[in-house]
Amino acid sequence: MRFLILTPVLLLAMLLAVWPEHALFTALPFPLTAWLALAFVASLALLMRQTDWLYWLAFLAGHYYAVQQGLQRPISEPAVALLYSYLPVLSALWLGFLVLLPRPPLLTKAGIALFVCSALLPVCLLYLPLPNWQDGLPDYHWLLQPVLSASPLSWLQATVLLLVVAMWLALLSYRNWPKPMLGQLAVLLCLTLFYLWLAQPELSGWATLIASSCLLLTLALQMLQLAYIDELTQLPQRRALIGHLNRLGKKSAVTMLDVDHFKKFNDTYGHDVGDQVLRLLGAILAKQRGMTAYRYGGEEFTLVFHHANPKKLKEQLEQVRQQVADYPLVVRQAGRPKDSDTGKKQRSSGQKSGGSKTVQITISLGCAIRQPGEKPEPLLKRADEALYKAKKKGRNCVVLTSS
Ligand SMILES: Nc1nc2c(ncn2[C@@H]2O[C@H](COP(=O)(O)OP(=O)(O)OP(=O)(O)O)[C@@H](O)[C@H]2O)c(=O)[nH]1
Repeated sequence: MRFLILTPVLLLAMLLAVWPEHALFTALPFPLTAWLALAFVASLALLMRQTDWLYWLAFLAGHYYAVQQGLQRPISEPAVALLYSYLPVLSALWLGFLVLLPRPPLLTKAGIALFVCSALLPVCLLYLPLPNWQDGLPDYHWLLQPVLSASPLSWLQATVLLLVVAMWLALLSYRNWPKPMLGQLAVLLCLTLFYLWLAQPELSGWATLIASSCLLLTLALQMLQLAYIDELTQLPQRRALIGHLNRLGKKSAVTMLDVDHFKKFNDTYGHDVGDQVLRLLGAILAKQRGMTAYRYGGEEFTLVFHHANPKKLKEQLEQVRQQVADYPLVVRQAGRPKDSDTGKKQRSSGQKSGGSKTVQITISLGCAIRQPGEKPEPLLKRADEALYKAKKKGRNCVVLTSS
């Protein structure tokens, strides 16, 4: 789902590669469309309190202005060629800087300074004495030569862009492909496409429009996540479950699942360790095939099945129960040194710290097979009653009911 964010850039890249003379490229009234897109996404980001995106939007706006003012003439003109040499490098470096450094909240002095810098940095290039700098760099002149004769992209630009994209991809995979970073990568990719196909009509407008659309998609996915995904377990939560139950087919079943003696567990090991257990249980449930797992609330989870075969249901649920019961949970015990110095001293003197201990948890499961025409509420209620029976039976078991 998260890779949806990159779809607009990929579509633009494909169109540029396969059909660069497509009428679409000249169909929109630029620059108005690009400015409207930037203003629209900025208003939404403000409305949704996702002000972090305004740094990227400010940079996109500054960049678009610089391109409109400085890159609309033939690249054979020295001033245009110089701007073309420095603007992509500056863009890649600034976007890399924005990703890597902790960004202050917008409405602080540092935040406002960062916002203004993001917007004005590309614009400043229009007024800097670039030809003087060029004269000062004779030894590195080859860096400004094109990599390919067909594209004006220079060695310097290609190296910086490649380094920043490589850093981005490494960071993305290290951090498990978070959505915001995919949106930020989309901005860089859009600008890269623009520099690669510089001669394409209206491409600066399209690149800005597509980059704004990618940020809009990221915002939408973030909002969807806030509304539907439980932060602790990363499973969809009750609101998503209700939506799913309203679309249930004739043959389906719902299971309520609850951690046994969880209050005692919390009291013994602490609420934080209890949270870790719920996170882990969420990960185990998310991996199960043939069912969709939800966090219902507290230590209760719901599993939804799209079949009504009692034998198969029992087998699947027993498997889940067994998997959880067999899972060794490593718990840090109280008495563990709080700082590493004390820990080192304890280890060197052979003293035993609190260390960790392996414990097991169990779950009880109550499953109800859907009756013809049964509404979600009574179905959930029956699953809850089955869960209650499982608890009464002694816990760590499955109770299945079809009526
Ligand atoms: N750590 C943690 N605990 C939670 C969370 N949500 C609910 N709980 C705890 O889960 C416990 C549920 O306790 P009970 O409903 O009495 O059930 P139980 O102790 O699991 O006993 P049985 O269900 O009868 O086996 C309470 O102590 C809640 O505080 C959570 O998000 N994190």
